[in-house]
Amino acid sequence: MTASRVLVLNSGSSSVKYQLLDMADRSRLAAGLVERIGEETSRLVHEPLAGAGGGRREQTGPIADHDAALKAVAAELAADGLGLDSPELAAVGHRVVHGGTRFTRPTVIDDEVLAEIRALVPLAPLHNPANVTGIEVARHLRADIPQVAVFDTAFHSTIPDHAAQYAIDAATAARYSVRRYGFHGTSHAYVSRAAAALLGKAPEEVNVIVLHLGNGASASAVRGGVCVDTSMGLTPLEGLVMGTRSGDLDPAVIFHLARVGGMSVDEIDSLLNKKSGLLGMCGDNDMREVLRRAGEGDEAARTAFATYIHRLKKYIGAYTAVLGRVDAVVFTAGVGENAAPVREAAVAGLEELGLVLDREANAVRSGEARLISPASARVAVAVVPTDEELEIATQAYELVTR
Ligand SMILES: Nc1ncnc2c1ncn2[C@@H]1O[C@H](COP(=O)(O)OP(=O)(O)O)[C@@H](O)[C@H]1O
Ligand SMILES: CC(=O)OP(=O)(O)O
Ligand SMILES: [Mg+2]
Repeated sequence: MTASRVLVLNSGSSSVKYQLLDMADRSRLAAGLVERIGEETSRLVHEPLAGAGGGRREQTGPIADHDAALKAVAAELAADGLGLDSPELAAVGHRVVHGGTRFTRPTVIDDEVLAEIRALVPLAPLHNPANVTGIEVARHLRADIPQVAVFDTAFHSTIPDHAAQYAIDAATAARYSVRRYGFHGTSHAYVSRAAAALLGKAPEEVNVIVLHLGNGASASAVRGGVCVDTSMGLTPLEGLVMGTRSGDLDPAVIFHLARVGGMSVDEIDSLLNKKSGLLGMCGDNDMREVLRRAGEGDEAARTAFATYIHRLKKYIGAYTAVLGRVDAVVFTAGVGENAAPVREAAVAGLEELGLVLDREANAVRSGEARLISPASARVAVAVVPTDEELEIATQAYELVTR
């Protein structure tokens, strides 16, 4: 028997998503999620699939931190006979958000690599600590199989210097590794490839703008399968309006809040990362709530929605200019895949750029990759469900079986 299973851990700032896949046939054996880690109302949902184990289970109650969350996940898997001790497990694939300039490929994690991932914590303070904990727990449970890191930044390593560089003093930038890294790269890579397939083309033949709209949100410009620009920067704070993050702003806002508002750097960091975006503007970070309230005429929700859409449009326009020719604009992740009103508003009025929506197609709810523009449109508009876990498993399995 050759081991062909890969467990994927996608640890976010307050959640852990996981999947167990069998790479022999790319089937899913289990999937689950722990959310609201650190709160009183943490929730774990575990679902064994393909007939394995004992059915969907859900538990609520405080889960203090990522260490506890990952141990709970391991216990759920074990209860279905899918535990980390299984001889069929070939590798554990870890989403690691920041790989700095060094990690541009999937990498087997040893002590030295783990130390490097830890050293990158200041560049991704909400994400890399959770990734490190995931690696530590999985290594502790299974020291004998490869733990593979797949980096959010990797797909963006091809961005040319003129797009990656900030226009600041070069020596300072070099000394402190200040440049655009970009994130959600695993999703941008998977979705841009899937979009090409949807158009019946090879990735090399198409130019695509990918809009990854989840809690965190980012846009990317992909030319012939190669990423040439993205909206997130040194950290996942720059770019689009997000659930709780501001995205782009004048950096002088920070000096102003420090000098005039008397706020500390940590307070401003927390304000911009955790209390801004949709949440900051209208009190809700979940797009479903924002849409519901806006539909009832709630002014703060309407303005927050309009601000979110305005920023999206600016990036569609900017990346059209960057690419010169665009074959498809692709929506993905929680908001992009599910919120038809967001897609409709984002492309409204962009006919001059070749963007037209088929409103009926846009209204269809589906888990499949699909076109939402008329066949005659110059630029295809598409919805492509992302699958970061499958992409991480694929890359990790390829590395360990090569
Ligand atoms: N039907 C829907 N309409 C609008 N937004 C939705 C819908 N379903 C999910 N979402 C949004 O998707 C977001 C989560 O997206 P997801 O890609 O899972 O994010 P993340 O991976 O960053 O946690 C939620 O904040 C929610 O606002
Ligand atoms: C990098 C990033 O923003 O990730 P997420 O959307 O999972 O928070
Ligand atoms: Mg995500």
